[in-house]
Amino acid sequence: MGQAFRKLFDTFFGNSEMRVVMLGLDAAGKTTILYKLHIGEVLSTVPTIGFNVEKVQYKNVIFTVWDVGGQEKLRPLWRHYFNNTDGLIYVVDSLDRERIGKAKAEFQAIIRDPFMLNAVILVFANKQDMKGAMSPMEVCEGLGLYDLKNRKWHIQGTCALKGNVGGGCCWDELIGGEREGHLVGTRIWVVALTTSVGLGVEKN
Ligand SMILES: Nc1nc2c(ncn2[C@@H]2O[C@H](COP(=O)(O)OP(=O)(O)OP(=O)(O)O)[C@@H](O)[C@H]2O)c(=O)[nH]1
Ligand SMILES: [Mg+2]
Repeated sequence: MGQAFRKLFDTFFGNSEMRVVMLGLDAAGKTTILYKLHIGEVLSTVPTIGFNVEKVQYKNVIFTVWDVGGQEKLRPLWRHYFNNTDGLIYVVDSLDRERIGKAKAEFQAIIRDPFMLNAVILVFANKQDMKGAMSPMEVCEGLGLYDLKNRKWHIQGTCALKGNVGGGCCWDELIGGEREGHLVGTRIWVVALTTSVGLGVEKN
């Protein structure tokens, strides 16, 4: 009941809150991105044991972003963060070609979890500043994004350290933008979580 009232209140004042979980293998750059999203600065990080959580506001949308440690022994804990999640940010170390298969397996397990079936998906192909990094398209293929049916996703090349971006592509390009209505939610994501903090630029 409280929750329902809150939603009504927020709708009335034009606010909305979104819960976002940020996952990815260890050292992908999640915590670096979280700090960049939250305070706009690069802070030095240590491997996350447990989680970090920050609120990031963009216009009238407040994102609560959970950044969960990605070490192998911590990954079984990820599923505890899935409930009530509106969006997934999946961060990939684009230099780590050896583990792209592992990154794919973990990614596919997350998005197939019953609690995550409605979550929109934003993938950051991070560390684009590194020579030899996979392009966002390669990461896209590596994760099996092209094969996803009925999911809203966007992939964006990023460099969390410098705050600039490479190319990106979006699920709607595959279906010719037919589902324009459904796209709006995804656009909000990309704009709010990338452009506003200088991490990325929405295409189009
Ligand atoms: N060159 C480069 N290094 C980056 C980038 N993003 C993050 N890093 C570095 O990658 C290392 C790991 O970054 P973290 O943000 O701690 O990684 P994480 O995904 O939070 O790792 P866990 O907490 O273990 O899951 C740090 O040394 C960062 O400075 C980037 O875009 N380019
Ligand atoms: Mg971390």
